[in-house]
Amino acid sequence: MPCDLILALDVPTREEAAPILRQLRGQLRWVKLGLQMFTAYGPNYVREVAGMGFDIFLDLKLHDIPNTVGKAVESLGPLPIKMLTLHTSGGGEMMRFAKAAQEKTNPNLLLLGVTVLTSTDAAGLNEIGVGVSPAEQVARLGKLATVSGLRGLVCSPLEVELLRRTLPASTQLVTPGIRPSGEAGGDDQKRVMSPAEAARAGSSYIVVGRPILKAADPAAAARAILAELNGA
Ligand SMILES: O=C(O)c1cc(=O)[nH]c(=O)n1[C@@H]1O[C@H](COP(=O)(O)O)[C@@H](O)[C@H]1O
Repeated sequence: MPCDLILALDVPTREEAAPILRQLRGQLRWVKLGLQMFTAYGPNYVREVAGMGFDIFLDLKLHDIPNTVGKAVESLGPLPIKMLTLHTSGGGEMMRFAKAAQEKTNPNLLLLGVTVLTSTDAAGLNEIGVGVSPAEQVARLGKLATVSGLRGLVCSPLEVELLRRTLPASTQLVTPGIRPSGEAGGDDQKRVMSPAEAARAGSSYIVVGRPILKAADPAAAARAILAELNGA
């Protein structure tokens, strides 16, 4: 199954983003705009990056009462976005409201349910009162998202094989927590894998930010990961 790269464009300013986007135009398809860029520049920046020819994954990780999330999806629907995140831990009713709003406003938009953040390990789950392993919690939330109408999930690459055994084959599995070494490097990511390992496990997409953005030559780092995925 092919696996594509999504660049997490987590930089403070559009000026910092501009050369990276310019150099990767035509080579990279997917750009993820998250809380950092969206809170700074809003919907107009989404339109601008889409206008450069990139497919946009808008990562706002919505999590609120069902009505509020549904209305937010309705407001976002007209934007030129192809993926949008919400937290599955918001529950089945919240996801159904989001799904109904998405179908009404942007039928081609893929809603992605975030399961357990890749920065969370068993101790982190325990801290918030969840006494099962990350894999068990991901499996539970993945199933809930699927029965609530979602066709895509965000999880760690460590859980992909498990989800592939239990969920419909068409489920899109998007995996951040990618570190070229395959090892947690002391930053906030805890459940990690390398790009090639994540692709071989069955990820539909990998999401990579800092390993590209902090490289001396970000465009070259992105190209190297694309080549690694092609060879996986
Ligand atoms: O929804 C996401 O994209 C996401 C979910 C998750 O569990 N973990 C996670 O890291 N992400 C996002 O993926 C990106 C990972 O960035 P790096 O750790 O710099 O590669 C960030 O933009 C995170 O917001």
